[in-house]
Amino acid sequence: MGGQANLYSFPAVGDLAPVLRAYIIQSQANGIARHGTFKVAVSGGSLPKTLAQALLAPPTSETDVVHWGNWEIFFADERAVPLDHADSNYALLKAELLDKLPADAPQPKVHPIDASVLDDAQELADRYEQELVASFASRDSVRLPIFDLLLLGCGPDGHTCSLFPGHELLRETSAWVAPIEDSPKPPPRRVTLTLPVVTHAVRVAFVATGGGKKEVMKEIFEAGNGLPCALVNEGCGDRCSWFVDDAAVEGVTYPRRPFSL
Ligand SMILES: O=C(O)[C@H](O)[C@@H](O)[C@H](O)[C@H](O)COP(=O)(O)O
Repeated sequence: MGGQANLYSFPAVGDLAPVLRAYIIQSQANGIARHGTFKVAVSGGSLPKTLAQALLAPPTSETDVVHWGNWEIFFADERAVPLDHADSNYALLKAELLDKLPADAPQPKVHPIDASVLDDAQELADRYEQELVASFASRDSVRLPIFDLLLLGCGPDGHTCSLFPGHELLRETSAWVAPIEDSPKPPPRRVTLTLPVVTHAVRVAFVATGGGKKEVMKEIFEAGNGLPCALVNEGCGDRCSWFVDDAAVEGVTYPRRPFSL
């Protein structure tokens, strides 16, 4: 590991989306070249909408193509609710993105939680971990899965996935997927990728937009304070990239980079 997290800032989400697309397509090419698939995990929140803006746009060149048929999509965190519930991250991704993919093209393989065990968060997490084991163990070290890309959001308190500031889950060292029963952001019962899995990914991209993020962005980039997003920055170094709008980093002194692939 080396370097520091990259911070890319754009005037508006409309300017951010095409650059995020280029970054994702490059990650896709690397994943497909390495093992024939592109293994990605996504968060909920505002991310699926921004992803749709980036990925449903028409290609601008022959190489600017999203190969959906090669994608395996996991959930970086998920709420313990039915898959058609308003709080479900799966339902959100489906409505914002998956349902809008061209029906006649190859579809991604999507890995939702097992909604038959919603009352038992530990079992829900264990089954989701088995879903990862089935997908990753054959090609990667079985100690930790290696996602090609994680696409994450950042909460106003500095949480990411369902890893919340000060929570004991931040000390998890062996599980790939962990339950949480006391999420400060509702709903309280969820499952989440653990910090070691997050920092083990080939690349991690955060998307954070809007003035509501500027205080926490200052804290993450200037103080750290053990916030989950700061721990990801520290664990990933320059494998971590932030795609933000100018409003989210107003007053943040951490150097912005011009984006280049
Ligand atoms: O299930 C969740 O609660 C989300 O996955 C969560 O981790 C989200 O990514 C952040 O809260 C940022 O949300 P916004 O992008 O909406 O600010």
